Amino acid sequence: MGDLLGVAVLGAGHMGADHIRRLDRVVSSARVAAVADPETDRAKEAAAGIDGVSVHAEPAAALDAPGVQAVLIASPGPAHEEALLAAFERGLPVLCEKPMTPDSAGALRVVEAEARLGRRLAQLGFMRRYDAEYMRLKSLLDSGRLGRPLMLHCTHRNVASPSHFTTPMLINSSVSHEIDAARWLLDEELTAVTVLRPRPSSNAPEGLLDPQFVLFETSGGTLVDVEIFVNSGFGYQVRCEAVCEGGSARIGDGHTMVVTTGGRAGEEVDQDYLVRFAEAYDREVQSWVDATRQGRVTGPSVWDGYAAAAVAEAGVRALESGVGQYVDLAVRPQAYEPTRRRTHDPRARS
Ligand SMILES: NC(=O)C1=CN([C@@H]2O[C@H](COP(=O)(O)OP(=O)(O)OC[C@H]3O[C@@H](n4cnc5c(N)ncnc54)[C@H](O)[C@@H]3O)[C@@H](O)[C@H]2O)C=CC1
Ligand SMILES: O=C1[C@@H](O)[C@H](O)[C@@H](O)[C@H](O)[C@H]1O
Repeated sequence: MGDLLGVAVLGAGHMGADHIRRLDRVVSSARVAAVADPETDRAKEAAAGIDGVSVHAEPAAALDAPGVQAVLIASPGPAHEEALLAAFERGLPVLCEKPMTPDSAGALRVVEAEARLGRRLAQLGFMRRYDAEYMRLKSLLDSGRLGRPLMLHCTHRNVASPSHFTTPMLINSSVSHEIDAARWLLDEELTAVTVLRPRPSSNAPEGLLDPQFVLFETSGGTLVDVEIFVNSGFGYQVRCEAVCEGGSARIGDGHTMVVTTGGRAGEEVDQDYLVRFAEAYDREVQSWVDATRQGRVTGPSVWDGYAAAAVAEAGVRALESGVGQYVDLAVRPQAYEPTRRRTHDPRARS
């Protein structure tokens, strides 16, 4: 046990329980040392059978538990700021699920707190950066083989939304993945956003504006459109097509086994992100554990978490006002290197 990285997991719900299983059974060189959830029965159930783990109702008690050397935050978004600041106070490395915070002011406080430490401690849980298909698309775009990107067309469909889901969460929880993926794929900031919506689906809970169509403009003049539909009822579908000057590339078509029988051919459609992105989560957590054991922090930063929060906030303003909105981005502290820029002319709005 001594050699394994002792991790406290905060939140033992859908995602937290899956990360606990992953740390316990999939990832090497780590162990679950503590679990915290105000619903202690949930924490006990997720921690059942794990040697040497302690269970707590209070997150702070888990951070201070014996053997804890790092923290994985999988509580709901509104609890992340307090948990991140508590980890920073203790000098504990963190992997924090998205969204970093639901609002940009809270996200900026996190950025400033980490910048004051003078070193990175946190990695953000934007797992698409660890997905094999997204990594292939990123390498292709970076290689320049397709020329300058002009447009990204993205689709993000869930089968059904959880009962606590609100209309702004379509943007600040679900589309936050496309916001991060677009910034990462393009090496550009998202500068403006417009949100349109068709009539709400009758499959959506009463009052939830679902689906939505979100259009981003970038600092480099690329357009990114996202169909977000969290009560599609028919499948978990995440697609991204990059259209460039010299060709296009699309990921997310989900080619699995094709079964032909009775005169029909069919493929299974994933129903859940835990299935579609299983390997990405494994790679993300393994990479965090490996880097942490070497005293390094890699992957998406708190600045990426802040940028996603600021873009999402503009998206919610656009949704509520019906008018396109610019993104207000703070000045990036020196500690966070600018993303690499492509060489074409920037065409940001004046
Ligand atoms: N990367 C991804 O693809 C996904 C990320 N997420 C993110 O993971 C986080 C958790 O989401 P879910 O597991 O779906 O929610 P959930 O509602 O299933 O679980 C959250 C758990 O946290 C507990 N909790 C509440 N306040 C807490 C606190 N202060 N400290 C510790 N635990 C607390 C709740 O009792 C609950 O058991 C969210 O930030 C969500 O956006 C969720 C789904 C997929
Ligand atoms: O992060 C996630 C959820 O929180 C969100 O609610 C879903 O829409 C996303 O598909 C999933 O990846």
